[in-house]
Amino acid sequence: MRIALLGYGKMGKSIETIAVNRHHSISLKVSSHTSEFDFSDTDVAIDFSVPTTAVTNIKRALDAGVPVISGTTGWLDQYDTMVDYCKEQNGTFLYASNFSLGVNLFFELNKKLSDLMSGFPEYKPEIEETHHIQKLDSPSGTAITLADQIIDVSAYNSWSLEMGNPNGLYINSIRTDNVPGTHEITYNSDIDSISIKHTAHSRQGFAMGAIIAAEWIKDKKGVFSMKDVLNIG
Ligand SMILES: NC(=O)c1ccc[n+]([C@@H]2O[C@H](COP(=O)([O-])OP(=O)(O)OC[C@H]3O[C@@H](n4cnc5c(N)ncnc54)[C@H](O)[C@@H]3O)[C@@H](O)[C@H]2O)c1
Ligand SMILES: O=C(O)C1=N[C@H](C(=O)O)CCC1
Repeated sequence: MRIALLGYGKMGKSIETIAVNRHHSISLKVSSHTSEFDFSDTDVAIDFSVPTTAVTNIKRALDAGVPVISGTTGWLDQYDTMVDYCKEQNGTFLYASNFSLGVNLFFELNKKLSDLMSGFPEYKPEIEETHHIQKLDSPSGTAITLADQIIDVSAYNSWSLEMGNPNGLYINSIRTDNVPGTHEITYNSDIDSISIKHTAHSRQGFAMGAIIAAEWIKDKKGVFSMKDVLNIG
């Protein structure tokens, strides 16, 4: 498979290493300095860039008739527009806030736990996410997915970065050192606490998940998620 890397930073480079090990080739590497986009030798585009450019990257791939995977976070206010654009183009698009198998299993665990806890309002949920200091967006895309799952079955109608907002599920967003990505959900009552936690040890799981998604999506048409790829949930 010939892969265009839209964004060639920490994730683009991790994806390249795994892709080459799996006998794929890299047809295009796009960074902030790239002005020419030639998709003619590309089977799938993988976008891990920056929030301000994700939409342009996705559109460019769809315009060229190339299936596109996006892992860039921080642009999701335009997700529905991209879904409509993909359908208009009869294209192929998959976004995931987190591509790792572990986090996608963790999403399923979060859904089950939040369903269970919705019957016990004495327990108040909160989310803590910790990432490296270069990260541009806050909270993380993964934390937003986790929050949306809890909001779906609770009295909260939004998430909030401020503690003590009565309608907002609190997300504590921490930036420190080189942490690849840690997410913890805790339900606190006056009597006790219940927590679930996912810790990424490196970026390998994100990069491997993106390649697996690219291999899976290559010859398909439509809008997909990691649940389709992993056949879970
Ligand atoms: N979904 C997931 O599983 C997952 C995992 C890790 C990171 N991410 C997200 O992926 C994104 C990238 O993460 P990273 O750690 O590789 O960041 P990074 O800062 O290391 O790399 C970003 C890259 O984007 C490039 N870029 C900047 N402007 C561009 C433009 N106009 N067009 C194309 N490329 C441009 C930069 O040159 C850089 O190479 C972030 O949004 C991050 O939150 C998602
Ligand atoms: O390093 C990052 O940036 C990450 N971003 C994703 C997010 O925002 O959830 C996934 C984890 C790593």
